[in-house]
Amino acid sequence: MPGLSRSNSCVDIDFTLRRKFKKTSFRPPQREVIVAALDGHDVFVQAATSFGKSLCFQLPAVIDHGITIVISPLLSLMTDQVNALKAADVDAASINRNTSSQERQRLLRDLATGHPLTRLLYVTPEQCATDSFRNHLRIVYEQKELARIAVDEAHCISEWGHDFRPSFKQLKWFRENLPDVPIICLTATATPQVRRDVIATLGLLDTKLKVFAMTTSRKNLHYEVRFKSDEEDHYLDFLQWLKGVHKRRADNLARRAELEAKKERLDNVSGIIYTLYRSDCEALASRLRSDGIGAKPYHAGLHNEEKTETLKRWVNDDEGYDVVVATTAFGMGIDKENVRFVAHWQIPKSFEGFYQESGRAGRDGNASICIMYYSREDRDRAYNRVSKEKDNSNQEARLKSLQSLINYCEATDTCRHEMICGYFGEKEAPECDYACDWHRDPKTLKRAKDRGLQSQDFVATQREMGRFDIGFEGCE
Ligand SMILES: Nc1ncnc2c1ncn2[C@@H]1O[C@H](COP(=O)(O)OP(=O)(O)OP(=O)(O)O)[C@@H](O)[C@H]1O
Repeated sequence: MPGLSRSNSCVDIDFTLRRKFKKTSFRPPQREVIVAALDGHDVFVQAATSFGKSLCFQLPAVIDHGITIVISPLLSLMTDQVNALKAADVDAASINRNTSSQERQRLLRDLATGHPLTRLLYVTPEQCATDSFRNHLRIVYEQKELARIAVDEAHCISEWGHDFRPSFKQLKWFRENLPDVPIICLTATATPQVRRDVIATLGLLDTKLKVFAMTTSRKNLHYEVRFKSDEEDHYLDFLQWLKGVHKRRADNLARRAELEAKKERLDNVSGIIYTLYRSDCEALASRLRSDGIGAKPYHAGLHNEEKTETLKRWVNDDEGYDVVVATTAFGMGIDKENVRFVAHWQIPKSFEGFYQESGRAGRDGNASICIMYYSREDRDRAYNRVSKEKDNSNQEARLKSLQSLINYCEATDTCRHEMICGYFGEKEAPECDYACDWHRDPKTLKRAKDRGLQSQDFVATQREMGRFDIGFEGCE
């Protein structure tokens, strides 16, 4: 089957960027990625959270002839991207469990013509695995109108990834059955092992593949670990910190005038607190409210209307909605620019989850802070949770990831940015302009750890988890 004939459309890139996406310039190396995709290469993109990965497949889809199928695991992400594209007058749509049967039929009829009008079709990997959908794609393929397959959150393909989804593995069908359709995959969180696995599973060949592996470092994020124990209430530490931020904004006259000119409230310090427990969401939000902080809970057990309202008002910076206390599902696909802090109330289950959740801070490029509250009791609870999870298909990988995060929390001798980049396989230490607790003051950090952690059994647990102890050199 001959491949899609490609237009030499690179000249349109800048025009499309301005016209459709309302951006003035590319972030390096978005242009190179887009040109490689338009040239028909397979492309693997690894870039930091908020880098702008979506543009790398959306812009070629707008320029190129034919349809781009986007495979995404996250419904909220799909909906947001489709809505934004529609607003820019791009014919985008999605098929997922929320799609009405009428809309689904309309989209399938569009595919069945072999010459679809839809330019980007977002689908779940489960949808891609159905015979009916595959048959529709074959029709489009035979008409040489299948421009490209884009796999977002591509780490889900690998059993070594933190979010492995078996249905993602079935995406190998594309190369096996539609061999000359280019594939672009994108992720923020692939270790070298995951990257190799994704490339092998999808059947991407060296001869046709361009890999763009950018740094995972987010220079504007300040990372710090705060130590705690079950015997102490770290709420007060957090409250004091947040009130301190409010006060500094109020005391700095220039800043105050600037905020007032923009009609911004002094206490609108937008943030997310992540907790593993639904009950914490409610209790903590209510406690913060009683201390004058506009905080709201967000978790899967709340009614949809309440969640939608909270999200909408938080995004709008409405009074009373400055801080969202949420379980980890919150934030997927949310592109709020001015999130000034992300706090983890306990150690999360994986290194990648921590990186991704922290990455929701500072998407506007301004300085923001990522605080992790860490105790050895929480560490043991996290270890128990992961080791007892029913789905143990990639348990070794998950334990390795958790161990790396524990090492990150326990370390008092290395830059936090360096540890994060090291985990994702970067050889060079990134620049850190006093943007972590270790660079700020290593002695204070060490003292805080000695004082803050109660349980002394770390050595024992280290031994127990010894076979997963991989330091920060990645999962090699
Ligand atoms: N060239 C550009 N100039 C200005 N803004 C850009 C550019 N490219 C992307 N953006 C903006 O950057 C933000 C993040 O983009 P996007 O959601 O694609 O990030 P991402 O890499 O998928 O991040 P994450 O992994 O955190 O979801 C969006 O608001 C997007 O509009």
